[in-house]
Amino acid sequence: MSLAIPASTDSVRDRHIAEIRPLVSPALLRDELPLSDDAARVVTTGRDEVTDILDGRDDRLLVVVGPCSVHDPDAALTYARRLAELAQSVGTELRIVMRVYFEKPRTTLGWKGLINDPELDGSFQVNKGLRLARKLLLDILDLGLPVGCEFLDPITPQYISDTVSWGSIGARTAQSQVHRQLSSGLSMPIGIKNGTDGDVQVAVDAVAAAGSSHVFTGITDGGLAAILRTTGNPDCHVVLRGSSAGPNYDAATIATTMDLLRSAGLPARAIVDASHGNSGKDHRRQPVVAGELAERLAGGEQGLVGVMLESFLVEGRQNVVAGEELRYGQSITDACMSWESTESTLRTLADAVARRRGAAAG
Ligand SMILES: O=C[C@H](O)[C@H](O)COP(=O)(O)O
Ligand SMILES: C=C(OP(=O)(O)O)C(=O)O
Repeated sequence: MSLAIPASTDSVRDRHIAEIRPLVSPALLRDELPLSDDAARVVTTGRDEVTDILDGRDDRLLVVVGPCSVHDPDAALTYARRLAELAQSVGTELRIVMRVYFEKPRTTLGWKGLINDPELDGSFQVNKGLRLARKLLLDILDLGLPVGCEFLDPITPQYISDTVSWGSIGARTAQSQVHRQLSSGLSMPIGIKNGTDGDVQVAVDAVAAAGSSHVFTGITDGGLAAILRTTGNPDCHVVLRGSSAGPNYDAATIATTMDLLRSAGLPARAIVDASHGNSGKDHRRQPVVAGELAERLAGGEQGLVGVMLESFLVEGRQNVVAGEELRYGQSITDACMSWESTESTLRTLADAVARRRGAAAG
């Protein structure tokens, strides 16, 4: 029997609402899938370490790496096991955070991620999506690996944000007041992307706005609408992701970004996303971009505190075709680097940090 409540037949309200279904409450989901003390330590240590890197107290490089999106939790966990092992071996130079993205902002239309449509078939089983997402996050934390998520829907964070050490606001929402307000209340550092047209000032403005207190509407643990007042998030930062016009990871753009941040009275630091506009969405370009960044890092370039990579078990991407089996470990959104290429790229970045350290020690 369906619990779905038929939409109002009222001729004034809900004219475009076809269906309203019950949503599990954040408290209920957390009760079913609680964060253990050990997992909470991974989350908070991860947040503290990322903040220390952003503020220059830790000279490692932050690397946010993982699939463009999670569509198969089993494949994501297989990837996480490999990454957790590698993260340990390069842990002196890199703070690796796994990219575990469940929400996809689309340019027009398309699959919007595991939470929205976990069966990938337009059945939109959101409660199931939330459960799968939270369970996967807990499984990854059990490996000792901190995670990073993009926050897109303003209600979703209540269900998963206690598991997240680094958050992102994407290029399509960096200018949105709703997402700036949300960032101001989130408990972890938030990377905010430049606009899809390449506008970096939008991200700088977002970092400034998210650093302040806001009052807005949201939901409580019990799932009731409420008025929230935030304190402002001091750990927001810019992510340079290039644009449809081309890359923006060159030294001149990083220096200009630092000037924009300083003029706004904000800390001068940024992460470079080696994918998206910086790779022209060609996954084979990501190691090249990361290699160039590594050389500049080793040479002591200032301001660059982190790198993002889109990577999965198998390189490239595939389309979802009804009735056909998907290739295990390959992206169904943007093309990703292979595991092998990821491993060598992370070692290159780790080597650059070691060389920078050696040069600084004289
Ligand atoms: O990172 C993923 C995509 O670049 C982003 O969600 C936009 O995708 P689309 O342009 O294919 O909709
Ligand atoms: C959607 C993403 O990126 P952007 O917002 O830069 O397009 C992403 O990182 O998944």
